[in-house]
Amino acid sequence: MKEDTLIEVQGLQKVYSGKRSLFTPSKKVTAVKDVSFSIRKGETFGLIGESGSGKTTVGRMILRLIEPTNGSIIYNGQSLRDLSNKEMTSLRKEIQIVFQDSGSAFNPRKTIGAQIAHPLKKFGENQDPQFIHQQVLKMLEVVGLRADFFHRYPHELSGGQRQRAGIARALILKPKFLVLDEPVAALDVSVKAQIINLLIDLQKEFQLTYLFIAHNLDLVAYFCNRVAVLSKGEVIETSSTIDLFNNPKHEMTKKLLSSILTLEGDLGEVYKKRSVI
Ligand SMILES: Nc1ncnc2c1ncn2[C@@H]1O[C@H](COP(=O)(O)OP(=O)(O)OP(=O)(O)O)[C@@H](O)[C@H]1O
Repeated sequence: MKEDTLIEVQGLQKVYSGKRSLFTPSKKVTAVKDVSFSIRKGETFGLIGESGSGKTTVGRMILRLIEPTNGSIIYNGQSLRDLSNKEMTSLRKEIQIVFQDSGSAFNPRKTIGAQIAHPLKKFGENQDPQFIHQQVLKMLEVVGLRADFFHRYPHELSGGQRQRAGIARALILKPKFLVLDEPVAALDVSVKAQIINLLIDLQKEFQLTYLFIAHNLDLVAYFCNRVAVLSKGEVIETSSTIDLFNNPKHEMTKKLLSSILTLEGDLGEVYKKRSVI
């Protein structure tokens, strides 16, 4: 493993077995066949592919929310699959996730403040209530939400505000690595740009490394340093963003690239600022 690598995934595979619901017959699904990539410290690595290509499964295996069937995940020199539950719990502070829909990831009956505080209460060393309260207020400010959002409930927030709160919750334990699972897919175009710009600022401020999962390339050009394209559970192309845009090798990549031509409004402005294409 190179010194500047934070995470290396090798030969990752996931076969789901059994029923997903009462009404579907039991059958094995190979969601991830063979996925390998490595992510350098401080970069944003894009994992792109059509719906059902296995992106979310890969992201969740890295967090060990889903157990891989095969393969290895090396984080900072440690094999995550060989860690005990206790060791994994302490590492979990360093690896966090932001979901596509923070709305459903929040408990509708608890305030935003209480939910941002939750990881600190569960994993934090300092359990002083005053300290935790201060940390939450600081985090709200960092993500651009006023202090009075502490007492609000999830349904009182807009989609963009909820996503900011989801980012605050993911950052409260001061992680090093964030899995961003389609974090802006459900947002309006102008709000997408705001959240992506926030993530870029936070990456600089907190020296974060990102795995950015998306089903198309519309933000990759602006946001990612390197990209892996996933199709049917396999990586079909990995390259720097510049090479991917200038010299796509795979038909699927070309197809995904054509989607960015439809960009308009604020996101179009975001692209004009970009220097690589
Ligand atoms: N718990 C499960 N049991 C059985 N099959 C599953 C399960 N979760 C996902 N799958 C299947 O595995 C494949 C990959 O799913 P996954 O959600 O990882 O893809 P994805 O690329 O993230 O898709 P999307 O962009 O739609 O979220 C799909 O065929 C999906 O139906």
